[in-house]
Amino acid sequence: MKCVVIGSGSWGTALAQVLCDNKVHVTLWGKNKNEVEDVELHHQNSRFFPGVVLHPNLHATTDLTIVKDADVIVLSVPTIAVEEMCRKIDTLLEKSVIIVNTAKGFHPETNERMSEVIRHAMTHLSSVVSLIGPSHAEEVVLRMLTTICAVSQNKEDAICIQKLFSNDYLRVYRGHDEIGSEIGVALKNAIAVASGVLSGVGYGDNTKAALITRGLTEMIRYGVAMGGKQETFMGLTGIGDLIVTCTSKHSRNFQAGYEIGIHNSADYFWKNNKKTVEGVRTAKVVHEVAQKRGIEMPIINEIYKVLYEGKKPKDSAQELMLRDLKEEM
Ligand SMILES: NC(=O)C1=CN([C@@H]2O[C@H](COP(=O)(O)OP(=O)(O)OC[C@H]3O[C@@H](n4cnc5c(N)ncnc54)[C@H](OP(=O)(O)O)[C@@H]3O)[C@@H](O)[C@H]2O)C=CC1
Ligand SMILES: O=C(CO)COP(=O)(O)O
Repeated sequence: MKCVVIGSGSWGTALAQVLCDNKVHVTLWGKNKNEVEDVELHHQNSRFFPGVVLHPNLHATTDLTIVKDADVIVLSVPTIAVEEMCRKIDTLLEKSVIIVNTAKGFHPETNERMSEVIRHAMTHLSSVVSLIGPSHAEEVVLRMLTTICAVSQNKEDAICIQKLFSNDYLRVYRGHDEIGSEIGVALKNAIAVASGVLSGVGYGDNTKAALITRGLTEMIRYGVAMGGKQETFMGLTGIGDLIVTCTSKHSRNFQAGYEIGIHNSADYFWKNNKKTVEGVRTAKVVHEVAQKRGIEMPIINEIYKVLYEGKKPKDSAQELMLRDLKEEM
C-alpha cells in the first residue's frame, strides 16, 4: 500500500508520522520548500512543532508527481485549497485512489461539504473517506491517546482506512453518516470561535458549558435539516470534536475567538491572523444557508455579526441571553 499525505502543515505531518509508526509506505508532500526540507533533512517541522523530533523514516518532497501510483492519498490542506489540490492531483494519477479527507469546513463558494467537493473535482477516484474527530495535531504528534472516525459511504474502504491508521495511541472508529459527520466537524469550529470569544470577554465555566450545550443543539438542528442523522452528533464527529475544540489551548479557532473577546472586536483578528481558522468561513456559510432555509441558529448568527458586521462581542452575548424565553430543545 503506497500512501501520500498532501499538506506539510500540522495535521498532515502528524498523520504522516502515524503512518510511519504503522510501517506504511508514506511520503509527505508540501508546497513550502523550507517546511519540506525541515522534515526531510532534520526530522522536524519546527514551524508547527518546535522541539519535536519526527519519525526518522518520514520523508517529504515538493514533487507532486509522487501521487501518480499512490493507492491512498490523504488530503491535509485547508478547505479553501481542497478543490484546487484535487484537480492538480487528478491530472497526475495513473489509476483510481482512495482519497482520505481531513479538512473540516465547506467549499467557500458552492457551500459543498468536503466529500462532495472531492467527488466533483476528481475522476480517478475509488472513494472518499473522511478521517475526522477530536484530534489536535500537537497531541497526535506526541503520540497522546486519541480517537477519530473514518467516515465513508463505502464500507470496505472505511475499514481499510480504519486499519491503516489504527495503533496503540490512535484508535479509529468507523462511521457512515457522511452528511452528519462532515457537518458536525465543520460547525464545531464556528462554535469554538464563539467559545474563545466568551472566554476572552471574561466569562467562566458556566458560560462555556452553556455554549457547548446550546451549540450542539444548533449543530443538530442544522445537520438534521441537511440530511444528517441526529445520533451522529452524539459521537466523535459531533460532541467529541465540539468539546475538544471549545476547551483546548491548542485550538486555533478558540485562540482566534479569545483574541476577539479580549479586544471586544474582530478588527485585530482580521488585520493580523495568519493561521488556519476554518470556523470563520464556516460561520459565514452556515449563517447564509440557515437564513435562506429558515433554520434557527442564534449562536451562529451572533458570531457571524461579530466577525462580519462589527458587532461587539459583549453586545452579542447580551442579545443571546435576552432573547425570547424558550423550551430547552
Ligand atoms: N491541526 C489540527 O490539529 C487538525 C486540523 N484539521 C483540519 O486539517 C486541515 C488542514 O489544516 P492544518 O494542517 O491544521 O493547517 P496548517 O495551517 O497547519 O497547515 C496547512 C498546510 O497546507 C498548506 N497549504 C495552504 N494552502 C495551500 C494550497 N493552496 N495548496 C497546497 N498547500 C496549501 C500550508 O502551506 P503554507 O502555510 O506554506 O501556505 C500548510 O503547509 C484543516 O481543514 C483543519 O481544520 C483536522 C484535524 C486536526
Ligand atoms: O479540528 C481540530 C481538532 O479536532 C483542530 O482544531 P483547530 O483548527 O481549532 O486548531
